[in-house]
Amino acid sequence: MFASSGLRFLKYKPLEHVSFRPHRTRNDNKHRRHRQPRTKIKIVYRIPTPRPSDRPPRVGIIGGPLMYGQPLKGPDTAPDLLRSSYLESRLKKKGASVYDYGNLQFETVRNDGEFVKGCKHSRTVGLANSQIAERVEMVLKTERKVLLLGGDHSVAIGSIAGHSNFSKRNVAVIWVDAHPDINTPLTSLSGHLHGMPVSFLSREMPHIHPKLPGFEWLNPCISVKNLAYIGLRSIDPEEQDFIEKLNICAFSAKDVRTLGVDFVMSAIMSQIDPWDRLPIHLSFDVDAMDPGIIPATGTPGRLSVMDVVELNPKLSSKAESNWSADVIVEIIVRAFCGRRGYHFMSEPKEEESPSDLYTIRED
Ligand SMILES: NC(=[NH2+])NCCC[C@H](N)C(=O)O
Repeated sequence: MFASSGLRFLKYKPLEHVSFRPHRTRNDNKHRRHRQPRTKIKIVYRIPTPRPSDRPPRVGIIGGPLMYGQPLKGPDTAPDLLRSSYLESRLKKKGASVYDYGNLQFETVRNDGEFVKGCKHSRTVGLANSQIAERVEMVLKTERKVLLLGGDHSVAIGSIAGHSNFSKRNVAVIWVDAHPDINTPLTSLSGHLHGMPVSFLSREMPHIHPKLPGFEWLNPCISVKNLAYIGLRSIDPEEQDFIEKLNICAFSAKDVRTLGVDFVMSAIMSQIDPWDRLPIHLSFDVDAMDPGIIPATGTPGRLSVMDVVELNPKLSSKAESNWSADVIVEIIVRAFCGRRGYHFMSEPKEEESPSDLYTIRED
């Protein structure tokens, strides 16, 4: 039995002994002139593409000084305060290529202060967010990551909408905030839109959501399956219901302190993006800030948009707000250039334009 199968095997020559040269006869030379010219084989050397985490990030900064999603004056001055804390040069020092697109100019719609279907300033906030969505999408098209400087947290509506318009697939959202911001216009007690962005954006919620004037352009574009909260401290009762019914992944500030940010981040990522495939949107409300909760240190390299919102320099002394801005800039730098993302390579050249340097997509 062995002998017969061995014989059968021997009929086939091992591949390295097979010659691929066509069998020639002497007569072949006679027809030489009519033979096809030999095709030249080009040798292409494959340059290894660096892994996302090895490339210097290209970051586009957008200022979104919107304050009508909440009742106080001040968040509109935050983008410039953050810039004055050497945001750009600190990112560049870590090797990032940075281009600042400046602040968006928002229009204040007249007679928009009254409650309309449970919301205040819905036309102004809706219009501003449509501008933000367009700008975020435009910057992502230039193959840059986006850093959106708010503004109050309602800017996340435009930012996430622009991000998912660009990526044309699900986006994983990490919402770092003391509040879940999942009220609908019907459940919100304050009527302020900065407490509602998640319900505007989630595909699971439109049936409990009235269409608001100013938001006609918006389609729900994320799934709560790809959403996680970190740092929750203050949740309205109806919001608690939504989180439980929709089974949203949520870690409180206390959880992060006891479990550690690394554990929390890996639990979140395996829940909201188990195949490590989705682009990541980090929406960072500074009211979650606590030395124990620096999510930026655990953000994977696929981070493609980060919002930084709700910094209000008018609520504290100049020294205090400068200190806060300094800490926030550090968090931003770690998020884009931190240990899970890109590591220091070399200082980029001074010249910076939207189409410069690298053309490789980073996700
Ligand atoms: N991003 C924030 N700071 N949100 C605060 C929201 C507070 C409250 N839950 C509300 O809906 O009005």
